Amino acid sequence: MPAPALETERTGRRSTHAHHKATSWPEARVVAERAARSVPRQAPVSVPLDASLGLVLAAPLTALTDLPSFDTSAMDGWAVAGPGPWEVREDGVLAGHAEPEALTDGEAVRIATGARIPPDVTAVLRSEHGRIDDKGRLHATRDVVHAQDIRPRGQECRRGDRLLPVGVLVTPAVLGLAAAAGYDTLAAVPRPRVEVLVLGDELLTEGLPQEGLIRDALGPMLPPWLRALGAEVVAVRRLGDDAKALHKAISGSDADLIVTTGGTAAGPVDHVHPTLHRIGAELLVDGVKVRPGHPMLLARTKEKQYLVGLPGNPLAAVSGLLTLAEPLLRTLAGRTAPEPYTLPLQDAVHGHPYDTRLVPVVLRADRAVPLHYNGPAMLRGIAASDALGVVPPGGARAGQELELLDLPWATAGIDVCFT
Ligand SMILES: Nc1nc2c(c(=O)[nH]1)N[C@H]1C(S)=C(S)[C@@H](COP(=O)(O)OP(=O)(O)OC[C@H]3O[C@@H](n4cnc5c(N)ncnc54)[C@H](O)[C@@H]3O)O[C@H]1N2
Ligand code: MOO
Repeated sequence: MPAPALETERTGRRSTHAHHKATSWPEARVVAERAARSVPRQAPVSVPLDASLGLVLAAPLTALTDLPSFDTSAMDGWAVAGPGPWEVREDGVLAGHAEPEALTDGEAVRIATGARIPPDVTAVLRSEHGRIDDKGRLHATRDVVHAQDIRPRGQECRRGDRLLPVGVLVTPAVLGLAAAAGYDTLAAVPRPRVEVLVLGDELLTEGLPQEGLIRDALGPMLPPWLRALGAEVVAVRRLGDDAKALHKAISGSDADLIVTTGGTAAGPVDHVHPTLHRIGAELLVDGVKVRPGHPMLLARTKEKQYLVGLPGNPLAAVSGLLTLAEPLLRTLAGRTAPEPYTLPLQDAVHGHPYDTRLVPVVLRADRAVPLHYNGPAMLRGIAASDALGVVPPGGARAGQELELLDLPWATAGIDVCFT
């Protein structure tokens, strides 16, 4: 078939024979990560606590105060001085109130959990371990140990202690710790800015598929998923199958990463390759030995800008997202790679003779159960899954350890990763 080869040279469009250029699946992920590493790290930004969930610390979290910042009662009860029985003062000590007066030996004062310990207190006696006699004196119903139930100032940390290193992901727990340690803002690695270009004249944004038109599944799916991978999605634009519009959108974008959907193959309206050729982009990955999703690509469009071309078939797009966009975005966002892990496979999965397969699985009692409806155009399997199983060329037997790629909702819960 000489004609397609000539066509390739003239228009820059690939023929389907281009598969030999395809990168292996593990190598494609390495190339994407390396591409992101070659970009100088963005300057840290100062982000209010309530906007920093999911970001990565760009500076160590250093305690701005001792914690606790004063000696604190760990229990509701009485602060007591010296040995009992004790005369109980009229007033009490509550959390958040002014500095309490010192006690003298033989005195006790009612105290609440979290309240400041008055000077010269020996211990805190829990309310369930004290009894007031008919003269109003307090007796301990069990032995009182010196300093019991007092949290001393600085027990958790001293001002200046390093609580967390650079590179830690800001989780809800990190937010709580940062607030406790006196922070209003955090120094964080900014999210890489991503623009999504949805290609295809056949796409509807509402209603039922009709007259050869189908619903756009990727426009709703990609922005929250990209955000879970660490990105800020600055725009989602629907461009149809319009080569000029695609050229204008790519050459005018100032995003760190452009993600296109569809148009990666060699059909008559597949404009991604010719457009990249036209702007002189460098193709770092042009096809990956993975099913689904083998036409996915990664290009450097400008000095500090990349483009991930996701194939249009929806599960193929997910495959491209996890193969190319995940390592790229994770690295740009300063996140560390998840620890690789495996689980035994419940049932055998047939493989492609030469390519890796990514197959939706559910995790049940420490086994990976492969799901049906895993065709390239189907989302029914992945929508019910916890992870993608990495099936090596040739397939995997029942009981074989299968590498797994976690899906963000399965690991972190929907609110943590998508808000
Ligand atoms: N001659 C060949 N044809 C194709 C090959 C090949 O090797 N030789 N590869 C096939 C594979 S595999 C895939 S995957 C697709 C990739 O195609 P494109 O990236 O060019 O995507 P489109 O042609 O635009 O669309 C493919 C398919 O997906 C549907 N689609 C597109 N966008 C969306 C969306 N946002 N939401 C839902 N569905 C979408 C589109 O309607 C098509 O059905 O190429 C094969 N062809
Ligand atoms: O690889 Mo395509 O991505 O099979 O549908």
